[in-house]
Amino acid sequence: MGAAIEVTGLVKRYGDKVAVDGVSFTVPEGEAFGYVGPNGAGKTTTIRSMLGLVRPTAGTIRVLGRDVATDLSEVLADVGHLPGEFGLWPQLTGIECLEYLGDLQGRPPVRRQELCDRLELSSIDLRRQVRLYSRGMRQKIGLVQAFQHEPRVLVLDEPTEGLDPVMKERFAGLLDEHRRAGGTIFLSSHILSEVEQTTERVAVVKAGRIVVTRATADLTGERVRRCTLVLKKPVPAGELAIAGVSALEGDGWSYRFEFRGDMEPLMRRLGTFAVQEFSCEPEHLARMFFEIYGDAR
Ligand SMILES: Nc1ncnc2c1ncn2[C@@H]1O[C@H](COP(=O)(O)OP(=O)(O)OP(=O)(O)O)[C@@H](O)[C@H]1O
Repeated sequence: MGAAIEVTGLVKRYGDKVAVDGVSFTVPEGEAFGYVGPNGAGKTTTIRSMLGLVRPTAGTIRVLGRDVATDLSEVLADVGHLPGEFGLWPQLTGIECLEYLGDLQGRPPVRRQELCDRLELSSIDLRRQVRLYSRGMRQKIGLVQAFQHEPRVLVLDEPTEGLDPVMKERFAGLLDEHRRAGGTIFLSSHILSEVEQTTERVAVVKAGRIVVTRATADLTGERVRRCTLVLKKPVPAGELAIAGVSALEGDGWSYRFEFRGDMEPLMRRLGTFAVQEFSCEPEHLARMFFEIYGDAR
C-alpha cells in the first residue's frame, strides 16, 4: 500500500513565531498514527496545513499522492476532518451545515442518514438552527460530516472533546469500522489513553519538531506500573529485588513498589510467596510520556 500522508520539511512561521519547524513524516495507508505533544507544540498547525487551512512557509504535504497545495479539492474528497472545537454557522440548520460541508468535500454523503440515525440526530434536530444546539449536538454534526462521504483518511484533532461517554463509544465504533475497511487515521490528542487504544505508531512533537516516532506498543512496554502486595506470611524486602522493581517500600507484610518491563519474572517470584492480595495499576501514559522525554515544554 502507498503512503496516505507524506509531510516533508514542513515549516510554518507566524511572523517571528515558528509554529512548525521542519516536520517530516509518512503515514502508510491503513495505519493509525498518533501525534502528541504539549500545548503549543505545533500539532494543530500541522493538521491545518494538511487540510489547506493554513499555507505552509515551506515544505510539501501529499495526501494519497496528491499535493495539498495544488490539488486541495481532490484531497478534501478523501479526508474526513474532526477538530475538537467544531465551529459551525449559527444561523444555519444542522442539515444545511452538513450539506455545505458535504459540498466542500465534493463527494456524495453516502453515509449521512445512517450516521444521523446512529448518533440520534433526528430530522427535527437537523431542521433546527445550530445556535440552538448543545455542544454535544454540534459535536455530533462534526462526527457526521467527518464520516459522511466515506473518506479514506481521517484527520482527528482532539476529537472526543465535548462528547459524552455514550457518544465516545459510538465514535470508537466508527473508528474501528474505518480501520477494518483499510482506512487511515491521523490522531492528535492529549488523551493519551485514546492515542494508546487507537494508534499503532506515535510521533511526539515538541516546539515545532518531531522528537521521536515509535510504535505505540513500545511506549506501552516502557510504562510504569504501580504495584501493591499484601502477604499472609512476611518476606524480606531482598526477595523483591527483581529486575524492573523500584521505589520499594514496605514492612515485610505489605509492599508498594513500581515496576517496569516484563511481568513474567515478577509473577514467578510472587508465586513462591503466600500472597493475600496483589494489585498492579498501569501509570497514566502521560507520566511515562514526561518520564521518557523530560519536561517537553
Ligand atoms: N494564527 C496564529 N498566529 C500566531 N501564532 C500562532 C497562530 N496559530 C498558532 N500559533 C502559535 O503557534 C504555536 C503552535 O500552535 P498550535 O496550535 O499548532 O499548537 P498545538 O500543538 O496544537 O497546541 P494545543 O495542544 O494547545 O492545541 C503556538 O505557539 C501558537 O501560539
